[in-house]
Amino acid sequence: MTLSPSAPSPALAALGPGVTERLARARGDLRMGVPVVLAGDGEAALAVAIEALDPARLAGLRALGTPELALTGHRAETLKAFACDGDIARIAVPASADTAWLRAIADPQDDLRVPMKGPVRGLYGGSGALHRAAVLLAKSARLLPAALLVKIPDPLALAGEYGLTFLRLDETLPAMSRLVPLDDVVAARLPMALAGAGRLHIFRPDDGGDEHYAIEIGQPSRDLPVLTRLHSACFTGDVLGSLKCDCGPQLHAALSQMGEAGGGVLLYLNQEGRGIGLANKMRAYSLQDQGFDTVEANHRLGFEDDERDFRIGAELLRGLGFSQVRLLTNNPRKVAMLDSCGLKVVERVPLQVGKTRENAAYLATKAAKSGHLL
Ligand SMILES: Nc1nc2c(ncn2[C@@H]2O[C@H](COP(=O)(O)OP(=O)(O)OP(=O)(O)O)[C@@H](O)[C@H]2O)c(=O)[nH]1
Ligand SMILES: [Zn+2]
Repeated sequence: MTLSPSAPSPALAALGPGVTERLARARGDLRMGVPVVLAGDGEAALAVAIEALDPARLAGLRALGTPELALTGHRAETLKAFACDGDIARIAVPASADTAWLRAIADPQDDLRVPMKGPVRGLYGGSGALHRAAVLLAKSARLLPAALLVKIPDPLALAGEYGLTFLRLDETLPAMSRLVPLDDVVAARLPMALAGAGRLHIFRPDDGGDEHYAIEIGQPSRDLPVLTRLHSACFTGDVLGSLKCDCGPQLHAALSQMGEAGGGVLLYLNQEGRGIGLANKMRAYSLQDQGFDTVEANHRLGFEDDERDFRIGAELLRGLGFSQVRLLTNNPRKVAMLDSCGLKVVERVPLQVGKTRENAAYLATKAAKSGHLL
């Protein structure tokens, strides 16, 4: 056995994780509270997600340097803190701050009960690139969009010594914004009460992320526009029959219409909570119980109104051989996104079902603030 370092052959180099795989590891690390190493813009830092940070790791980070808190501009606005980097705020962390202090800044649950948080002092100067990347990573791990960073002088050594995932921004940011390739893993026949005969396809992204599903109803022609629905996962509406939204009735109506039309494609995209994940959606629901609407709740948590990536829908349709659709939706963004991805939307078919007393305000907010058509 030799332990002396030598340049690896290209074949052996392929054994190690590429940037996509390290990104997947980083998401797992952040969810468990393990720091990741970020390097770019001439500096480097350890970054950890606030939501998963424990006191021992906070002490470890403090032993390395002065931690800085990274939040989104939306969350900073709620805290009346200035986001000097526009979409990102860098916040000074007092020496006395513990994990509960950090959590209270990141999580709006107690904003109304404890309105005067802080003191929240913004940091200026230098680059916010590492902070922005850390928040982006926390979001993509479906955590609260807040991270703690400590600058470090020798990132490679630290990553090696403690077995931490190392990410360079110049490879990480393009990897995060590119559309992840999706493999058509398997398809099988599925008879459905509402839609009749169909096939369920499972698509798996190559970044370790959530699988998405396509339900092909009947045998739609690839040469004609196909009746299509891009449905985003809603555990509460689709499975539990929640009355707070219209998702369940929309799902069922779409399946029925496709069955009646003799064909269609329903894409079931695992973008729960408009892309923020079920835990964050429940945080948003808790804020809605405090009186905020669906858009305000997302912003107070630090998210955009809608964090979904509809390019996935276009990619799945193309993968199934479709190029023209009749799209069942009330959301003009879905139409625009499919169009911009080269899929021709020949018709928008309205899908107005499931209005209840409980979801009237939610639907009105989507129409007033998110451009949904009534
Ligand atoms: N963040 C958040 N997500 C919600 C809330 N209510 C429902 N959702 C999610 O919103 C998404 C609704 O998806 P869709 O019905 O496909 O999309 P849409 O934008 O309403 O457009 P159309 O139904 O096609 O008109 C699902 O992912 C739900 O989980 C909420 O109050 N907050
Ligand atoms: Zn819903």
